[in-house]
Amino acid sequence: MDPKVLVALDFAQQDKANQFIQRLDPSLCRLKVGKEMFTHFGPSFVKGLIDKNFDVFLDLKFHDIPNTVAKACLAAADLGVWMVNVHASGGPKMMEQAQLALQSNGTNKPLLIAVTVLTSMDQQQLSAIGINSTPEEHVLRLAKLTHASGLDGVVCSAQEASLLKSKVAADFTLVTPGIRPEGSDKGDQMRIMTPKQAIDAGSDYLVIGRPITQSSNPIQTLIDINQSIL
Ligand SMILES: O=c1ccn([C@@H]2O[C@H](COP(=O)(O)O)[C@@H](O)[C@H]2O)c(=O)[nH]1
Repeated sequence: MDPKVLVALDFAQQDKANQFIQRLDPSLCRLKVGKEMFTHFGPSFVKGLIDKNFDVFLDLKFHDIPNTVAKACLAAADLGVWMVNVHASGGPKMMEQAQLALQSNGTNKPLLIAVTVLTSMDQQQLSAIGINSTPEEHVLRLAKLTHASGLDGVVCSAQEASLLKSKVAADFTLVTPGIRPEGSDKGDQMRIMTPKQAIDAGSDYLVIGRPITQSSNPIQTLIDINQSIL
């Protein structure tokens, strides 16, 4: 059992999230808790999901001085999450210290991955923050840095997946948001692919939020997506 879909639980109300989770099963998907739900409902919400046997990706994208980020990753490990992340732009010292802290912490080490370029960003958004490379070039640069820092993988868009599998490492875990099934609303995502295109390109895990959670039949939508990537 290795579900590829990580459902982004971006609900503002816990009862809405619970209604959805009650109808789920850990064989159908893993769950991602991000800044919105963690800020509203905190560690107890995450622990509740783990108690229901879900693998949880804690998507808090830590970005701070190395000591602070390492301690935050240890706190995530204490919760029992399956995966946690930092921003690669925090630099190699920050990433190395976080991975070392997790490795020295014992057996239940979560996967540690780093965000490269947010999937909501395109060339224009990158230029606006002073980066004059293409998204592909900048993702590749940050993914190489992440790999050299000893982390387990990166968050990137599926549009960069085949490039990273060939130029970084075939066993480097690629977690890709910006997944949009045919006909679904793009919203604020800029670098998108369908679930099948993403898996074919080399994505290991697909982060999917609104196309599932805002669907009129979320469970059937999830089942259909799983079917499309068999
Ligand atoms: O580059 C990134 C990093 C994280 N995300 C997160 O993934 C989900 C995507 O949700 P959708 O509703 O499918 O757009 C969301 O929680 C983001 O915070 C991302 O989209 N891109």
